Amino acid sequence: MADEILSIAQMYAADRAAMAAGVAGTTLMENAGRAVAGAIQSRWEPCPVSILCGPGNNGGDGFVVARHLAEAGWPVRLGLLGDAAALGGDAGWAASTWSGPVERAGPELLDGAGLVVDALYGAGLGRPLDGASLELARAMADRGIPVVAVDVPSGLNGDTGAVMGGAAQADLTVTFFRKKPGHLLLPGRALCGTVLVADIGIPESVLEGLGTRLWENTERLWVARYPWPRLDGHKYSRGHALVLGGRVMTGAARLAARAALRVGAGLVTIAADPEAWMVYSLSMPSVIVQPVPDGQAFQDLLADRRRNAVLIGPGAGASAELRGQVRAAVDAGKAGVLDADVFGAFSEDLKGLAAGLESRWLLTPHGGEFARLFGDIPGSKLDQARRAAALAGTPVLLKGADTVVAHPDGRAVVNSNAPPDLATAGSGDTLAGLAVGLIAQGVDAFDAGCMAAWLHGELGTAVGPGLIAEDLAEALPGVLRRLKATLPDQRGQ
Ligand SMILES: NC(=O)C1=CN([C@@H]2O[C@H](COP(=O)(O)OP(=O)(O)OC[C@H]3O[C@@H](n4cnc5c(N)ncnc54)[C@H](OP(=O)(O)O)[C@@H]3O)[C@@H](O)[C@H]2O)[C@@H](O)CC1
Ligand SMILES: Nc1ncnc2c1ncn2[C@@H]1O[C@H](COP(=O)(O)OP(=O)(O)O)[C@@H](O)[C@H]1O
Ligand SMILES: [K+]
Repeated sequence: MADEILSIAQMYAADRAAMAAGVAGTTLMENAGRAVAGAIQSRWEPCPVSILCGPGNNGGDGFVVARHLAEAGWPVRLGLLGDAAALGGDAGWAASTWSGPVERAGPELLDGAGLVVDALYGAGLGRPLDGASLELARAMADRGIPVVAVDVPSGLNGDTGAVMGGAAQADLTVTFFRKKPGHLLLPGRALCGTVLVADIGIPESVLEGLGTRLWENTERLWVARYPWPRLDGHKYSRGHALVLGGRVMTGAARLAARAALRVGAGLVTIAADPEAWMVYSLSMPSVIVQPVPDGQAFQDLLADRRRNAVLIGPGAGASAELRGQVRAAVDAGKAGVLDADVFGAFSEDLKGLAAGLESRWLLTPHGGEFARLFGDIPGSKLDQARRAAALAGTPVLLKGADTVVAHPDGRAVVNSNAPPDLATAGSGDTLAGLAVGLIAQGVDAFDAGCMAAWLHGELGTAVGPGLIAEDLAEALPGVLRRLKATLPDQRGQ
């Protein structure tokens, strides 16, 4: 599986392990530079190319790119930040293999270029760009010339996706062995353009020693555990999701309930405020609607063991009553999803929410809701989601274009397939419904978060521009059919 994401420390460890296994550093650098040159040749017609090289190994890669493109007949200009004589190690070797002129790297090197290769700094940048580096990043950003970034657009922090001082917008980024968090977390992902991962000769076996706990969220991670309907199954064996429906914002629970049914829950019940009972009843024939006039009525619904997964939050209204309903569901030993108004109801009372969640519940906040519950956790989005999951004692799905799902045990995924069309009212309610529908079918909360985020992204892409939340659940049959077609053997399903 090539979906592991490596921290910068892990990437350096992979380099060292490869060298310890007998792969020379110069071989890795040669392979890296050749891969970048190959990617350029397969995407652009020969044109004048300016290669900006930094003082470290990223610059070393730039020298290799220059040699390969020049050998292929491309007009190449190479500019170096600093002194060629100061280049050491593998970068010194790479520079020695370049027989063309070495100019000073300044904005004037971009004059007349049809393409720029950004080989200033790699993903492990230790401090913000300033001086000549920053001037070059700005020149690349301003000129409108296509940029190919080696490893990352220089200035991007590979661990966090943050911009340090400045960074150019790349059209293509070629990185090595595995992606780094900064290729997937915003704003990094947007600055990378298309990301290619090149094999540079690091043996796959080094992964074992790295202790990887982070993956890009692809279906490969969990499709073997996807709860397809079974020939010997029936509606009760497919789980029964209970969705708490609010009094005023009835659309949220209706969208969630529909998504839960579409994703395969055998039954879905909406626990409805009596004043809104009619709205719920008339809108969805396949959903059971039970009026819930008081706390006892909700407890009675929870008492049925077959109602195994509960969704609380969408359209519920943040109130003391809602806090009681959450506690009742958690204390009843259910699994499920806590979303939306739950985070307001428990704002700054994480302890009150976290008791007893025990990795059975998925929390699905957007950034604002996250801050309401968890306050100001420092670090990247990935750090924040991981810390929050540890504090809550249960998986947290932190939403956005770069949704992160984190488990208290340190596992995490970054989702990368969600189009911006999903940024519309009710889209998050649908996500919560997908997750609770999967949990009803026996999927654990972390897997359900990963599956739901991925399905949500595919649904967004399937519907495309013009999407409204109502469309999402309706697109599920097509997306699930395509997912199922990837399975090797469907007999007995
Ligand atoms: N075998 C391998 O290792 C392989 C590595 N590969 C390639 O190596 C790249 C990583 O190389 P790297 O570790 O040398 O880092 P890189 O970013 O090139 O430069 C660090 C230098 O820059 C300097 N510097 C830093 N920040 C600065 C700033 N803001 N402003 C100014 N200066 C700054 C810093 O100075 P210092 O902070 O030490 O003073 C140091 O001298 C990786 O991205 C990939 O492309 C591939 O070939 C595959 C095999
Ligand atoms: N720019 C974006 N690109 C991709 N997905 C996005 C973007 N903005 C928001 N989303 C997704 O849309 C959904 C919005 O959820 P949320 O804010 O809870 O909306 P609502 O409460 O109206 O349902 C989340 O799944 C989020 O990840
Ligand atoms: K770079």
